[in-house]
Amino acid sequence: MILSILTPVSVVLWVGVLLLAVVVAALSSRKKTHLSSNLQVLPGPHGLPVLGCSHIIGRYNNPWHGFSNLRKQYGDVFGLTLGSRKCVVVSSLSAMKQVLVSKSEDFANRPDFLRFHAIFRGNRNYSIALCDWSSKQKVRREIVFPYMHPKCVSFGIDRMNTFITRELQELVTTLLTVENQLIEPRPFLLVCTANIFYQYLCSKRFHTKDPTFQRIVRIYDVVFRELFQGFAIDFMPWLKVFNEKRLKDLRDKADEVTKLTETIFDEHEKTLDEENLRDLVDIFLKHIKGTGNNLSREDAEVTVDDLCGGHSVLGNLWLWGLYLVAGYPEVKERIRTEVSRATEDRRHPCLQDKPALPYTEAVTLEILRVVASPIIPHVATKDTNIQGFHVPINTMVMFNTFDLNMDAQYWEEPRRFKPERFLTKEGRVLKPDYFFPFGTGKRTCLGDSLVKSTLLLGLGTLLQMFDVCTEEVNAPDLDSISGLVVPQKEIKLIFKQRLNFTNKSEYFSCSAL
Ligand code: HEM
Repeated sequence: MILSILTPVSVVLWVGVLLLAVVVAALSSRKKTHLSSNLQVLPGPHGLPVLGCSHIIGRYNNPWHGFSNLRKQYGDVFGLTLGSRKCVVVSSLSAMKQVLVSKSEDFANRPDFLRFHAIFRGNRNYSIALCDWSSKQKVRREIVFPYMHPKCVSFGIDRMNTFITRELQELVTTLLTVENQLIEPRPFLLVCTANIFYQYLCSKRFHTKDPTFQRIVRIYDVVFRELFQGFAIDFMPWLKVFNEKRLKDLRDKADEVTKLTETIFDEHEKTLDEENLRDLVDIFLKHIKGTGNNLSREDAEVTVDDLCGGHSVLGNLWLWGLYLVAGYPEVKERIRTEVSRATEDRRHPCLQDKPALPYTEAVTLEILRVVASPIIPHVATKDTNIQGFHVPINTMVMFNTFDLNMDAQYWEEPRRFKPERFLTKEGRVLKPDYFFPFGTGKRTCLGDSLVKSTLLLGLGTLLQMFDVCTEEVNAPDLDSISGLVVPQKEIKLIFKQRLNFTNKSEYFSCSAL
């Protein structure tokens, strides 16, 4: 993909760029001789002028396979250039922990990709996930973190439970209309997660057939796919001239989402009661009105956009999960038995049932292990080092969690889908320290709680209600899934109803608790 964008351009331009690259390479190799004597130069492959090592990684369908192969040759911490960008790939647990935790200040920034600016109103620093570290980001995280991590018994957990339950009911109703057919469930799952997020963050629910809402969900899906792929323009920003249309298209799509969020903020502002805050939008509005803060309404709006967009990541993960579980009849059976025991099959599972669903929770962790969503790259804020290797300012750090999650040193039979690995002998859920699917340190994920809750209830409810099947004869090939947040080909599943509920509203309430 990276190479495919390099279509022939004028010879003059190429020669100019090559000369420039040679000069830059010469200057940077001179710099190496000035390294402090106790720091080592990063090992790694030599890059070509202009392309860097893009031609090496571009050979792999899944770039993480490329990084894993280079690791065999160059070790747990190696450097390479992709286009004009200096990068480091860290693959060992200790190197990752150093970057994310003990040296988190030195690596607190995010990559400065043109596409990110296009998505976030021309300035990626409006985004909570892709901005550089700043005092504003600290404040923003301090506001969002507690909201996204409600305590066990709290108003926040009740709202989460209510919204997830309501949307699962809607989803089950929809899936019943297409039962026994081979379908692509992704759009249904995305609509379901989008409505959960809009309700939890903005108290806004859309009719699932509302065309504006469906369009917004599709836009988020396109933007999300963009975010999670590497493109030549990220590493060779001078390609901007050939990508104006793509960037404009991204900006236009993002503008549509922005307009919706602006309307939601306007509606909230008119009815704001500072003594009774309804949701995150209200919390932000109250904060903005206060004195001495450095957040603007635009910051707040983009933050909410960004968090709402998380529904797309979750929808795709859930889809991977259903696909994986469909391939393992014994896993489906164990989830069903557990949910049945917790609910007597008179109602769907609720968040209050979590202690009674350790196996289902272990399945969610195993899905996260196998899918191995990459940690968003970090960027060095100053000249620093990783395990004694010199890392210059602005170097992008990529985390090979793909290798970590499949390392036989940590995982028994790593290439088997084995949820019980997360259970103790007593049947309790145990997440080991070397497993951090939501990152660790100062820029950890803010959506983890909503993700874990939706995935637990989403799997429990759908498997209680349906036998979820694939047409594929063999169990899923885990290597073809790992590191790919978005499935490369559309996943198809069959939902066969197995539980007949006599009273639907009783089934979907937790009143029987
Ligand atoms: C579906 C599964 C998800 C996984 C596996 C996941 C994982 C991650 C990871 C690994 C990071 C990077 C941590 C780091 O850089 O150190 C991250 C960051 C982040 N995630 Fe998630 N995430 C998921 C869903 C979500 C959702 C649904 C939301 C929104 C509600 C969300 C919001 C964020 C934000 C805002 C950040 C950046 C935080 C910062 O830079 O300060 N994530 N996530």
